[in-house]
Amino acid sequence: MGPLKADLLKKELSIFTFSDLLEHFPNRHVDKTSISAITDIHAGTDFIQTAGIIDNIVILGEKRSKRLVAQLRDRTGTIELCWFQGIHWIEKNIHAGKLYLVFGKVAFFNGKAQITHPEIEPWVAETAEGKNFLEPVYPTTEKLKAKGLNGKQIGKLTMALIEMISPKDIPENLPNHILENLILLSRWEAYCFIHFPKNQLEYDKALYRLKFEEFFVAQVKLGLTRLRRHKHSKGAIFEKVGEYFNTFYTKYLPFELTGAQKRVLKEIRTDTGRGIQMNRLLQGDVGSGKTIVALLTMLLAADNGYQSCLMAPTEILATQHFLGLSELLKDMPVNIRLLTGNTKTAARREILSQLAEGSLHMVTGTHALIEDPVVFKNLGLSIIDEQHRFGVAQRAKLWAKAAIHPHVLVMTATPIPRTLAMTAYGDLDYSVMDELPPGRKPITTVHRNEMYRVKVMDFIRSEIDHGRQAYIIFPLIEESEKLDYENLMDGYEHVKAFFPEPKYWISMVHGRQPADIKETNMKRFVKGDTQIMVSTTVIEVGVNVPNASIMVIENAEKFGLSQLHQLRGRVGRGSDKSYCILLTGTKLNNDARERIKTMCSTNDGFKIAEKDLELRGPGDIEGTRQSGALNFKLANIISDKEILEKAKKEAEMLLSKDEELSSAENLILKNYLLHKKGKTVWSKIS
Ligand SMILES: Nc1ncnc2c1ncn2[C@@H]1O[C@H](COP(=O)(O)OP(=O)(O)OP(=O)(O)O)[C@@H](O)[C@H]1O
Repeated sequence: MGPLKADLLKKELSIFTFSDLLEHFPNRHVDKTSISAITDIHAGTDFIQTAGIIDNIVILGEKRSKRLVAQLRDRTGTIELCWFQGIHWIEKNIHAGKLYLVFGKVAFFNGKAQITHPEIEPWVAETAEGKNFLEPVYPTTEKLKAKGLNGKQIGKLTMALIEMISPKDIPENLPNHILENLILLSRWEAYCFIHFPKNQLEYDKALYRLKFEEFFVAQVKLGLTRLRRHKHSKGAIFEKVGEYFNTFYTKYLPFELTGAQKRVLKEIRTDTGRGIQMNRLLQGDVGSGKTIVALLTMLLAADNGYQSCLMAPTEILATQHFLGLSELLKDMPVNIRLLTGNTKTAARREILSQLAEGSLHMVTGTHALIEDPVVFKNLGLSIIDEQHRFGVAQRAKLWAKAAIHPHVLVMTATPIPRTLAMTAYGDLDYSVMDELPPGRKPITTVHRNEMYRVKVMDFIRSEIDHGRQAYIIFPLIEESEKLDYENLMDGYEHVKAFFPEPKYWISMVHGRQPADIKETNMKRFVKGDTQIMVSTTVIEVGVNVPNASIMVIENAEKFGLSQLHQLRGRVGRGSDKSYCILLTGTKLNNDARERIKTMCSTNDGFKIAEKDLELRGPGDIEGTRQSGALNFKLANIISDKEILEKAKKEAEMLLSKDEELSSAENLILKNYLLHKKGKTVWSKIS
């Protein structure tokens, strides 16, 4: 290939090396032996490959609706082909009366079938017979096509490359027993057949092998990271359950723990008792009772002479945690304080000195906790509420505050889909709390459009008149803060008109308010002085007002699923029957409709998390974008769930038997990790 074309390949497709070319996988394959008859096209037909004679090539319309239309005719019928772009090229290159092979997506207009922008090529008899493999179709770009590097040319290059190399150029990296047990193709075969399979089965096998390899290698790397931590990160040993824990547990714990809470505590006890730093992700559904698990772990730390801290992402939440924990601990000899950006100088000085001399057992707070002047005497445990908002760097900063790494317990606000937990967070151990405390009544969720607003307000009124409280939430779309604000103010005026003072009182909380105003408004609602809370999503996480039994979410179509679930979790926390009303416009797109439908059909955060992942795709889930853990070329954590499960199981089995990868059979994998991607992991381990 000449330098010009080579340059284009680099620029357009990032193909720099032979291996880049080998990993430029085809989108699909053309099986020239399977051609559908035009008459077989029916209302449910999706993609089709067909062949026939082109006829009636005409250009219709003006400007943006300008298009080239042609008829494709076979022995059974006719279908319309249509192009809006590249009209001149098509006009020059297709000829009436000639035979063509066509592939594309079928759409129906006024009951007539049509293929827009089909792939089209002359149908030459030899192509069908001369080759003994399915023809690959490669992704390419318009620029490359214009320079003669269409998908076919890329196929020719790839073919030339595969003919040039031999199995030793693509050595195996999976241990033999895995290849045998799972009946996988060898690596070399997989690369050949993913490009040029003889039939669909061969292609499927190649694809499976390569997807498995991607997941497996990633799982081994995550497993090694976990093992490395277990081996090398010493943690405080919480060996005894003492006075603090026992007194609280027997005298002051206000309820019986749920089975899930007990199980998680046991996992935490095992983790913290063996001298290795704990790094655990605690996933619990909204309202599953994570706070008490956090408190019991902090008491365990205190029993063993260690300090602990609980960090929350916002001032409101940190304060709420502080108030909640202080209330629970009010009859215990435990010293707990709150440290945030707003803590007054004198109090701050006192807290800092108590932390340094060790007389403060527990501290809750915000980012202020990881500011430089904060020095702990012996921090043994950090609990982080809501991992999305604290980056890895911030966590590391907290570790630096102790001679040995403090145990870290990260609590998520909503569940993470299982496959995501296995990949993006796979280096953490994780616990799941999938059980709600007894006596919770499921929240009834309904969807209403704007036309029902008055009825919705009447309903709120009747609930308030029975002593309950209500949230009315407005969306916050970052791009247009001003519009959001106006929207919220409009909404507030509306609500006020329905609920006039002095019979009713309304709190309003939004991001533009100074912290103290926000807090006062919040407190009035928590105390029950106001019956309605009009707010943007600042109340999203963790707010606990058990008497609030109604939540109205305005413009619910603008929220993501996990956010809706998190918001809804603010009600249903007391003993009253609770309601969540999703108000939307009258026109909804398919995704929004699906989200609303999901919310109305289930209260299960784990199911909602799966649906969220399915609708948004892994790349869009908050906090995972930069993690790199999801950069798979072929595999997809949603559609290839089963392969992922299998790869994880195999990786765990392998590491449990040979964590140094030193057996003769595993050396090929070790070498692969060393010389390819896993270098950092290995160089630190051995
Ligand atoms: N085992 C239990 N039995 C009864 N009530 C419980 C139990 N555990 C927790 N609770 C109560 O359930 C409510 C929710 O608990 P908590 O605030 O810890 O939930 P959470 O998991 O942090 O949820 P969120 O993320 O929604 O705030 C609290 O009022 C708490 O007192």
